[in-house]
Amino acid sequence: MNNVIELHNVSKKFKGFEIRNISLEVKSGFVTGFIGANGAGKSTTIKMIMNLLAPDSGEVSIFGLDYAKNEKQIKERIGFVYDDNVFYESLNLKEMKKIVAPSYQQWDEKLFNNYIERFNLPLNKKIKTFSKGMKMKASLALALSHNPELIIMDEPTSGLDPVFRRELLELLHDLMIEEDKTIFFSTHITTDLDRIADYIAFIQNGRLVYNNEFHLISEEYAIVKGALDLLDSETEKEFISIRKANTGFEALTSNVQSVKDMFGKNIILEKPSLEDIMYYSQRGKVNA
Ligand SMILES: Nc1ncnc2c1ncn2[C@@H]1O[C@H](COP(=O)(O)OP(=O)(O)OP(=O)(O)O)[C@@H](O)[C@H]1O
Repeated sequence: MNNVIELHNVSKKFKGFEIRNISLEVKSGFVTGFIGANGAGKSTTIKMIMNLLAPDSGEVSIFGLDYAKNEKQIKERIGFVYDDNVFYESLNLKEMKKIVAPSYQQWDEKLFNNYIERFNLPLNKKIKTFSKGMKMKASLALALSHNPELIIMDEPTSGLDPVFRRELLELLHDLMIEEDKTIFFSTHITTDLDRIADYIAFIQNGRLVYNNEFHLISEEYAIVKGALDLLDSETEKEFISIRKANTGFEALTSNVQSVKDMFGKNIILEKPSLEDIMYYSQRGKVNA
């Protein structure tokens, strides 16, 4: 299976924050959701993938190519959507398109017009009058109209209402079905991922803690519930973090088999949601 994005031992240090030695592979033809708490390093990683920020060390390769020699060729094949405002707000969409289109050999005017129609966007109204949802649709129309193989989005659903979020996820789903695309997008709305993600990459405090198939998460992690008297300094080592209440404890583990062997029928095991995994991992970090 080909990887479209490969990061190898990538590090980047800011004052008070560090991306530490991330190695990440994004599989061709699938949707990978990139999750992590606020400030975990998602945007920083995406900027390095887009060559908007240079790593201090490590290698970034896209389609097996490096940016030093192939920047134009790589960017031609990527559609990039991000949350920050990318428009000249005093222009309308028609004028904005005239700026963007010539950058791409593969620009497809018909496809652009299809998106404009599908999203019901006005071509002659100034972009500064657009709502947040309209701006996101406009970004998508501009990013997808050169037929990119790889679509990278930094928090495309943030701040969007549930109806448009669903619409956006459906569009991405359609793109995956109709064409052979790869999508990599960051979000902290984990329920978005239930709909379309095949793989999950999870970053915490600048480290990649998980990058694997979505459905395998429930085999690798479990929520454990049991009585407080099962816990002591030894057994607690099995857990990423533990929530204790008078009625018992609830905890996340990534040592599922060992917990089963240790506690047998004295505990209840449940499948964690992505939100559970993020919550307990973040809590573990805070308590550590
Ligand atoms: N150019 C920069 N200079 C200094 N620090 C930075 C810079 N860019 C990002 N950071 C810091 O790096 C950390 C990670 O930020 P980043 O934007 O990558 O997180 P994120 O996971 O995308 O968060 P969010 O979900 O809130 O958007 C933060 O502490 C941020 O303040």
